Amino acid sequence: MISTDMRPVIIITGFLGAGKTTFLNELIAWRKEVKLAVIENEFGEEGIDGDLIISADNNVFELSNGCICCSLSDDFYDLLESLWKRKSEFDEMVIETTGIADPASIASPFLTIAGMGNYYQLKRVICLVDARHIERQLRETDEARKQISFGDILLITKTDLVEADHLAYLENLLQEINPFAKVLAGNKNGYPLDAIFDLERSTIVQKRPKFSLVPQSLKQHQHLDLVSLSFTFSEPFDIALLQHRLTVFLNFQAENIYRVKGIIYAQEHNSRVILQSVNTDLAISYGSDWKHEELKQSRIVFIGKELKAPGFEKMLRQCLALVAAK
Ligand SMILES: Nc1nc2c(ncn2[C@@H]2O[C@H](COP(=O)(O)OP(=O)(O)OP(=O)(O)O)[C@@H](O)[C@H]2O)c(=O)[nH]1
Repeated sequence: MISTDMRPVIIITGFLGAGKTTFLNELIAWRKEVKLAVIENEFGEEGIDGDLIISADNNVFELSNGCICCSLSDDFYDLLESLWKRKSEFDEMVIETTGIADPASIASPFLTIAGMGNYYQLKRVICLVDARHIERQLRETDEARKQISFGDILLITKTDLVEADHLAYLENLLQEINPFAKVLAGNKNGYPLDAIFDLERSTIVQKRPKFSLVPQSLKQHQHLDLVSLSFTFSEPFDIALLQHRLTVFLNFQAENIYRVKGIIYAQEHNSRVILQSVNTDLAISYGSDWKHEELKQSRIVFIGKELKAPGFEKMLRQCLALVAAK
């Protein structure tokens, strides 16, 4: 059961200069009826971003002891714990990561620690995407790839600086790379905040993407060496086996796999099982029940570098309940 004291958490990520602080200030102004605790993750000794936050009263907490995702960091746990004691001072928490953070590491305590949902619940990871520079960032950095792979909402920013057709191209590209995310766009003169707050990660995962009617199909998208593999299966999975095999895969291919996310039709459960990688861990949660008349299908997406579909498909097939029982 979720405690009524639970505090929702939003993570804002995105590459260096993507517009995170600009967006955060807009968000704070827009949500002025809500008391926000803002955690600023600074890189380097002297944090400055905290000073750029204009209107969160004194509820800005800086973690400038290196990047939380690298040092992760007793400091972060300590901060979460001490903020919980002061929970009467805020309604929601917003964490702005550094531009080179791996958001999976920052999300990790919320997704992998049992019972954390009674205290803090991760509602959405918003990844800001610089309309002008994202293609270069994707070409040159693992960090930008990881951020886009982990975002629930990919918010293209600085749209005032690009042509409409380039924006449409980017929207399509991002959706292909991360088919589970919701892609939105805005700039400092206006962000789609209503749409953003209508979305929660649990519902985004369940609603998107559209299922293919072709069973056991594979949809593959490649951009440079960045590959997104989406598998659809109609037969139920042996979920314990799938969990085990995916964890092994994640550990052996940690360098290459940025993200695994799946809505699984599992033999053992009436509800959708939602799997997602958090670095090399696999977090499991349960979605809504399958309806009687509904077409039950699993959809699993792998995002990574130079991923080869046949190996993944073979591993997945071995975890189908009928195959595993033989
Ligand atoms: N034209 C334009 N400029 C923007 C927009 N959003 C942010 N900027 C500018 O982009 C620069 C970087 O914005 P920030 O909000 O500081 O970006 P950030 O992601 O917090 O940056 P780091 O913390 O250094 O990673 C600033 O000069 C902003 O004024 C936008 O929508 N349009």
